[in-house]
Amino acid sequence: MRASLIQIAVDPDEPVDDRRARVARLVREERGVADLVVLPELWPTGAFAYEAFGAEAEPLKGPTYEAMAAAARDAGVWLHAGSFVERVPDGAADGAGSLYNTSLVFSPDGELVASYRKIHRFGFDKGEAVLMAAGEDLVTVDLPRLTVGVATCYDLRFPELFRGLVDAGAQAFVIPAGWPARRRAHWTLLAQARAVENQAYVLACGTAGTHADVEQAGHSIVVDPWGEVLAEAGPGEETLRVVLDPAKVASTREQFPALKDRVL
Ligand SMILES: O=C(O)CCC(=O)C(=O)O
Repeated sequence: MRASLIQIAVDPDEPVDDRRARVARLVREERGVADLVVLPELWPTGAFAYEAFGAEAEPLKGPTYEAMAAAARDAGVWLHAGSFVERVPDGAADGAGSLYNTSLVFSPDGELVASYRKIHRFGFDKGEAVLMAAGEDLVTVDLPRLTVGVATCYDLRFPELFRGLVDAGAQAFVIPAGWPARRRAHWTLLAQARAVENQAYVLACGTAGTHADVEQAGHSIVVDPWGEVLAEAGPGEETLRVVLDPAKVASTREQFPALKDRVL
């Protein structure tokens, strides 16, 4: 299985519609090159552009959905389209409703096969943690020969989420992120830890550049079930391409059956 992680920068001077069109072009460029394409967290707005969340929020089937469904179909790829700010109306007169950090996964026919609302919201007493509602459901997606569990950015710090995904059958984790450069060491370490402890592939796609005064780590990374780093991006915009061997999950779990020794 060939996977491409598209690490883009969120430049506040680039209009969101232009960025959507640019990202769709980058996805289409993976036609015949990748089976699975992965995008970062909140790439339409920027993960730290809190003041833009309300204005840029979209319904589930809004412009990002439409652009990414078409791009997946044109490219003939499974597309984890990263995440966007989803607005879910609650019927109140002000129309504000709730915001979620929502990921979308499309089939090569452009059909939505999964959506995931980020469970662990980042920011402590500000930002996403106060502006957005928390998702509640674990999500896995059956790709041909590989069951993928999805998580988003800050979720990476919560190993129990990944155990839950393993219990639901996950053999790989796809993690879009907007991880800050300040904590890049955590990103790399945690990506490897989640792969090793769960004997699963980790495909973690971050953002490049700086937005909202937060320098992004970039360094998207793909780790195999043994913990080996298969590929790692630099800090700038880049498409990271790797080949995954789905059989390696079962062989790793058989040869070193630590998952079977779980007590809790
Ligand atoms: O956990 C971190 O250090 C970064 C998390 C984050 O930036 C996010 O979830 O948006």
